[in-house]
Amino acid sequence: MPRYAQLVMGPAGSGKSTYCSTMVQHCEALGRAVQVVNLDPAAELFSYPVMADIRELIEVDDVMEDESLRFGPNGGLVFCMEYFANNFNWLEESLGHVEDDYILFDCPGQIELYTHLPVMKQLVEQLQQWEFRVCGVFLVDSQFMVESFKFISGILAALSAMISLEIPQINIMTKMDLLSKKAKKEIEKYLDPDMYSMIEDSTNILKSKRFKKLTKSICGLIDDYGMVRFLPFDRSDEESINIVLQHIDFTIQYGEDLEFKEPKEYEEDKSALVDEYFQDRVDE
Ligand SMILES: Nc1nc2c(ncn2[C@@H]2O[C@H](COP(=O)(O)OP(=O)(O)OP(=O)(O)O)[C@@H](O)[C@H]2O)c(=O)[nH]1
Ligand SMILES: [Mg+2]
Repeated sequence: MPRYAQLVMGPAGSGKSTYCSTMVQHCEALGRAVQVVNLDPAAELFSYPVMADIRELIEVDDVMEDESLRFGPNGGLVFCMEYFANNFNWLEESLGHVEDDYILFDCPGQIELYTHLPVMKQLVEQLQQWEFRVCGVFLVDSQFMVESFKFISGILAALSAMISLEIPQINIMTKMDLLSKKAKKEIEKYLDPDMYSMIEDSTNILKSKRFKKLTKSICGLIDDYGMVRFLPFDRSDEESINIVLQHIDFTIQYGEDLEFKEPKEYEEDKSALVDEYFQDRVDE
């Protein structure tokens, strides 16, 4: 029997821990048991019950205070994560061997973990060996995404995690509840972006020809992948939480009796749900 995991990633402050607690509450209401593992060795408080906490293994403060190591906060975190990668048996013991379990991993926000450091990839491979089907959930704060420049850098961060981890990934725009009606309308075009119109938007601001050319190439690259879409996540809206959960469940084929659906049909279905979400917001 498979086990299911969401690897909740994203830049610092993008809403990972809030996403985890919102998802746990949502699943509880649906009668589904979902548990959370904190993998942030610098975390101070979180509002969900943890089934395992990396700080039981190692804490950033201890590493920083160690006279022989003398790390700052970021170097300290990297040290902790490498230590974690060498001690996956701690995680194995904490998780136990429960069939069919569904676990959210609340990851740290340092972006280097998803670009060039091997630890997250090692974690994914280890989880797969323990029969987990793993879905990457990459969060980006919608507050930073209302301009095409910021959007392009957010997309590159998501893409880089997608490429380095080689697992299916759902990208999410968080904190939608903080956007004004106008900004919500504005952000709609970023959810399923047409990179070619984005090129126009962003290159108009640029004076240097070389940067224009570079931006065009980057947008072309993103478009070639054709895989970067975002789902809106509004923690105050059950429907939006449900749409995100359904996407992830489908990705990891959660549930034994899940009927197989053609991916294309599914995509159309889900786009309709997202459109409905925005329609409801406009109607309000
Ligand atoms: N209004 C609103 N605030 C949010 C939402 N998600 C997160 N926040 C706020 O944003 C701040 C950061 O949220 P966290 O969930 O701690 O973000 P994080 O990604 O876990 O942060 P790090 O672990 O430090 O990288 C907190 O003050 C949250 O209350 C949301 O959907 N809506
Ligand atoms: Mg957090």
